[in-house]
Amino acid sequence: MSTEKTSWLKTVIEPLRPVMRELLAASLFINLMALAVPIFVMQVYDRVIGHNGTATLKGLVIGVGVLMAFDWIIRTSRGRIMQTAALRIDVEIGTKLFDKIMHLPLRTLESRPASFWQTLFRDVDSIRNTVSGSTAVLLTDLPFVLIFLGVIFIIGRPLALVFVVLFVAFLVLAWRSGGAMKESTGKEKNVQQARDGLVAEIIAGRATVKAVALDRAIRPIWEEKQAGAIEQSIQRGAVNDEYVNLGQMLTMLGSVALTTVGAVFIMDHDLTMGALVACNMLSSRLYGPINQLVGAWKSFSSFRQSVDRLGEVFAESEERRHSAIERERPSGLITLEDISFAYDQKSQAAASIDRLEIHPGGITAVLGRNGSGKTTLLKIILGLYHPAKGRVLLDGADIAQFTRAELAGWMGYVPQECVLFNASIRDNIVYGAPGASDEDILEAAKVAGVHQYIIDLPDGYGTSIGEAGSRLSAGQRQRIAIARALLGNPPVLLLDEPSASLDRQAEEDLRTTLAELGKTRTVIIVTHSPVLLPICRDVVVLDKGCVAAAGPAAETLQRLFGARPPQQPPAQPPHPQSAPQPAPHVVSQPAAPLGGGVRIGVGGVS
Ligand SMILES: Nc1ncnc2c1ncn2[C@@H]1O[C@H](COP(=O)(O)OP(=O)(O)OP(=O)(O)O)[C@@H](O)[C@H]1O
Repeated sequence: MSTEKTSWLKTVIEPLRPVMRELLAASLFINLMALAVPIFVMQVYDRVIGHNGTATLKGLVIGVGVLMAFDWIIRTSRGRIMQTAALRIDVEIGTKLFDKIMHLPLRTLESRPASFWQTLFRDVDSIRNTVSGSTAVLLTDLPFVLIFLGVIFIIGRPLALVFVVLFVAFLVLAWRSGGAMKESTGKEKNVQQARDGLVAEIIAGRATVKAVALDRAIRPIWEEKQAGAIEQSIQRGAVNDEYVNLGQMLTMLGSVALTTVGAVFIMDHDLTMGALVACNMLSSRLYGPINQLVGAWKSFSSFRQSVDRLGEVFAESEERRHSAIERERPSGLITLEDISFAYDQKSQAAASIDRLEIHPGGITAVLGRNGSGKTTLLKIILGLYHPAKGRVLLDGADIAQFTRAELAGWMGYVPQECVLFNASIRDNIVYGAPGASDEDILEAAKVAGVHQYIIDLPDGYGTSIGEAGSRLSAGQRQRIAIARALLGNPPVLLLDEPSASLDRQAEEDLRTTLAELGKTRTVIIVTHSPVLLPICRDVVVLDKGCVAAAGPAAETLQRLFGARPPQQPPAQPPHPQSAPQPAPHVVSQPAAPLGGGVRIGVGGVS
């Protein structure tokens, strides 16, 4: 476990030092109590039997009875202390993890499968269970085996050598099993994660799986992953069994060796019968914890892996949590300067833009073929993707200095796939601007054209929409997402294919709404809709992540289509190079205003 990955745990555990001291004190007492029974037995053998010591026996029974009552009380207290500590650790790590995930950049979240992020919360459970369960008791008991070793040296000195040899043998076994278990548990976890990832994907796409009867194709993949998980689990079990059996054999061997050597010493009158019986009892207290270590490596390994995995995530760089400067609500002037963004180092840039300026007070349409980078561009403007080079300015201020919450408040976003949560309609709308009044929610829903539908429902705005909004149609989900984006009256609105799931009437309503909003705000829409395009003041045409053309909608579309911009343009604008009159000269004008509100600089033209 590298220190970098574990240092976070130290900061969580540090405040629990006083609790740990209490825990160690309780463990010390419990382990001292454990000496009571062997010493009692030794006294009975050596002082009561054969000496008719009934009075001594009574005294011993009362003494050991009182100690056992104390032992019970301390054990119960230790259990409570551990539960409290575990609860604090659970709350602390759970909150830290949630906050961390919420502040990770979108690309970091996208770089790993959903199952990985779910595993992290199970890691918190694993840490809590280890810290509060039998493994922790074992760990706190471990240092006290030295007490037993010391007592054995006092009461059964002739047997000391046997104990030392057995002690070392148990330690070697525990150490070897630790290495073997770490490796097999790691492999098991990896294959389980791969299988869980597949299951998560199947469940997320269950409608498609059913409709296309994908089960036939998926079954062999699942079977392979499931078989891999079973095989690794069996292998891990076999390794575990091997060491546990070795431990048990060593325990029996120790007992035989101890009794044999003890018998020889008793016959030579170097050891009493009581001392041999007591040493035998103490041997189980001595080897017990070390032997248990062999079986407990699975939870140790899981614990270590969980700590490492969480450590890796906690070490990831995160988005800004506090704003560098306080600023007023912006007016909505967006400038992109010298932007270059690629999804990964090997792939080509998904966005490469020298300069683009979008002014408030008009709607800008973003056009381009599938995969030309429209959604990527919106996410860069929103600050969801951080470009490797260049910057995005909002009213002249680099958006990198603002927090996600501030940017979300200034820029409303309707994504291509509208994701809603398993909550009421009201909650789903208000997520866009926590603290919004009921009037604001009603207004946003009316503007988004979903109010009438909602009030017709038996529970109105309180209607629960099911997992990911599954009880709503795609169009209804889209309208609620639009209402969510409008709430809080953001100066910038970005909508990705906002009418893709809307019927004609709803689309026309949306056109009226956007036309109104666009008078005072910066509205950017990715659309090819013949209903929405005519209200756009400007267009930006993308090709392979670069701006192929930009300027006033009428002129630019005319150039691209070789005629007046159609009232109902085709769903996909032609590739600029294949258009009858390509417009590279427009984009090559050095940062000159192109009329309307869009300005564009040199470069970025394919
Ligand atoms: N998460 C991702 N990881 C890697 N590559 C991606 C990712 N998302 C998009 N891309 C790639 O980036 C390019 C631009 O994708 P983007 O989604 O921005 O295109 P688009 O113009 O919005 O497409 P569409 O019209 O189909 O919605 C595509 O080549 C795509 O393969």
